[in-house]
Amino acid sequence: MLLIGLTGSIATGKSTVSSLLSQPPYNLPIIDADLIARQVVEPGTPGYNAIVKYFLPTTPDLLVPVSDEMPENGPDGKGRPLNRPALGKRVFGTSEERARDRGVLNGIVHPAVRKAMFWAVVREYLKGKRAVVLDVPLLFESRLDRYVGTVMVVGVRDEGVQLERLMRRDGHLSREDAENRVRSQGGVMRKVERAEFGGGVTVWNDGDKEDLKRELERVMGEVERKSPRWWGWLLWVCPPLALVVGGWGLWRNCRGEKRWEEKELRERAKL
Ligand SMILES: CC(C)(COP(=O)(O)OP(=O)(O)OC[C@H]1O[C@@H](n2cnc3c(N)ncnc32)[C@H](O)[C@@H]1O)[C@@H](O)C(=O)NCCC(=O)NCCS
Ligand SMILES: Nc1ncnc2c1ncn2[C@@H]1O[C@H](COP(=O)(O)OP(=O)(O)OP(=O)(O)O)[C@@H](O)[C@H]1O
Repeated sequence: MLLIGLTGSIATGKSTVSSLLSQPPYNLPIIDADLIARQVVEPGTPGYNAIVKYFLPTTPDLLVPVSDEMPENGPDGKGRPLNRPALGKRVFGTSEERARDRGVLNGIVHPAVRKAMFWAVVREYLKGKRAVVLDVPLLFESRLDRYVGTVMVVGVRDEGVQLERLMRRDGHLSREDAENRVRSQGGVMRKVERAEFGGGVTVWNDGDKEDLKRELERVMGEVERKSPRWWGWLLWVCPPLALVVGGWGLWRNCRGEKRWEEKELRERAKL
């Protein structure tokens, strides 16, 4: 089974691309890391408890406020849901404190997300799917790129287009909030470079939605050429071969990651 790791930066168009990939002619199953990241912090989960323990003492508005519809202990007595914009204000940004808190939040959420994604992939494999899309905004940061067969980055060349789309979609964000969120994720061009360094592909999304459909057709043609259908079926009917190929892919990706880190060090040394 081919694992396609779909990533990009905030509001570059990952959800739009994953929605296209879930429809004909592709019909691919999508495993959405953002959705799973919400499920693993629902009231009553270990993730929720850890976040409340660390952030509540310094973030009074961490939970959705009590109201007629929201009782003190939440709708099902497990606690009130997280006030996500308030938590976002604590962790998005470039200051040292925000970066540290983001690290704490990631340390709570990412391991739980990885575990849930692993089981979701196993379920799709057992259903006989030839390929699956892992929609992971922080694919490189959470090091999930090691486990995928192809990285697919949705890129926008003009950061202004990205900011505009973000503010149009999330009306509650001020320009400053939007800029903080874009900067927290690093530039998308770096992700493009990194993906292509490891043999991945880029879907450019600077134009309108029709341009995006055509661009996706081109990129999926490239992916199919590298990993034809018959190869996917062969791996499905022969699980030991799938394990060997998976292990080899993991080794190759880890080697690629090391070479990328060395390249980054060399570039920094030149500055
Ligand atoms: C901070 C939180 C509560 C803000 O929630 P909110 O609903 O306001 O925003 P949302 O989740 O839609 O994220 C908005 C954008 O920021 C990106 N983002 C989310 N978390 C992070 C992070 N830790 N670092 C950088 N960017 C992030 C998202 O990918 C998305 O593009 C939430 O983003 C969160 O719990 N983040 C930590 C978990 C995580 O890393 N999720 C990403 C998938 S694994
Ligand atoms: N080619 C396009 N033309 C016009 N609008 C677009 C295009 N691509 C995406 N958008 C719009 O831009 C916004 C952001 O796109 P989308 O939600 O797909 O991005 P994302 O990368 O998944 O964002 P996030 O990381 O925040 O989840 C959406 O409102 C979407 O409809």
